[in-house]
Amino acid sequence: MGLLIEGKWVDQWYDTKATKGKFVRSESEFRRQIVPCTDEHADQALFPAQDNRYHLYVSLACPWAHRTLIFRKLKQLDNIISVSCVHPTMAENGWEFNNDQAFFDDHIPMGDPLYQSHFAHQLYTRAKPTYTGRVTVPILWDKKTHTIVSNESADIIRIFNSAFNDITHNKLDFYPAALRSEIDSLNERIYNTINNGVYKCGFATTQAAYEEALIPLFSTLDFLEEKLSEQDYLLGAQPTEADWRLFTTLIRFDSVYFSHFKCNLKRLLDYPILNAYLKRLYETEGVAETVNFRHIKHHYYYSHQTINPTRIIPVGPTVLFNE
Ligand SMILES: N[C@@H](CCC(=O)N[C@@H](CS)C(=O)NCC(=O)O)C(=O)O
Repeated sequence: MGLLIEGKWVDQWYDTKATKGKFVRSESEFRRQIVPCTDEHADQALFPAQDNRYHLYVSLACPWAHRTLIFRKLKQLDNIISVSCVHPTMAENGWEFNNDQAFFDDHIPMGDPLYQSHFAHQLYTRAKPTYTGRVTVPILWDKKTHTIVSNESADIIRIFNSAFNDITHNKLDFYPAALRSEIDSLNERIYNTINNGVYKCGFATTQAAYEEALIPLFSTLDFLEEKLSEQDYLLGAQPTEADWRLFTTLIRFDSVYFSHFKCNLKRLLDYPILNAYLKRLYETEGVAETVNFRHIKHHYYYSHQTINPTRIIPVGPTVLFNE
């Protein structure tokens, strides 16, 4: 685990000293957009939507990258945007590419097919030789100009939601204009207390910082249990972006966050409505194939040595959903 400083890799765990033990996530640096090919300015755009021009680097363990894989699937971008994944161990060199057959996935190849890089940080310095900051996935890469379009999953899923519609003719809209303000406000609460909330619990280095994150996490889960008793999805009868952003945290909850990040007031299995909701999302066509528990469990329990020094990976849980 480390970061780049002026383009040089430095091995260093998150520093929580200055923030009284609290984990504070840094902002993503590359936040460029892809312009639909029918846009009147597409000719001059730095990044126009084009078939086979972009590559998505993900970790199958990472909930932020997982969002982008789900959108790539639901928006039928499989043949338009190529994809590959890092090895689930994130150690002293950060995310690595290698061809470890033990972690073979049926759908997503491992490695860097574009430059045969060994480490994800080499992609960042290729894009910006003086880059300073964390080296995170997902990375949406432009194969033509050899640079990062975006390393922010929230932006990448919006790009996937609409920028390639004229190429795929898939018009499913997970961020419909009429629901945007409601989606944005739910996203904000869910991001702060659940998506990032589990990390604030797990990476806290003081009791107070951990408890400060744990309470709102479970209040939001209680609130969502109530909300979903009246409707199938967060915004009504159809899934939106807000559901898929929530899904990638919920699917990891009992296997990882409950024990590894100490988010253990309840299991997700103890919430019958959230559990049925999670199953509904998981069973949506194409979604189950984006979930790889081998990568997920290995990554967290093996990589975070400050939290789990023995690197033992729990075998359970054996039950994912209550029927
Ligand atoms: N804001 C980013 C966050 C991505 C992120 O933090 N990814 C984690 C993996 S789950 C990562 O790559 N961490 C490496 C690090 O922090 O050094 C997004 O949503 O795209």
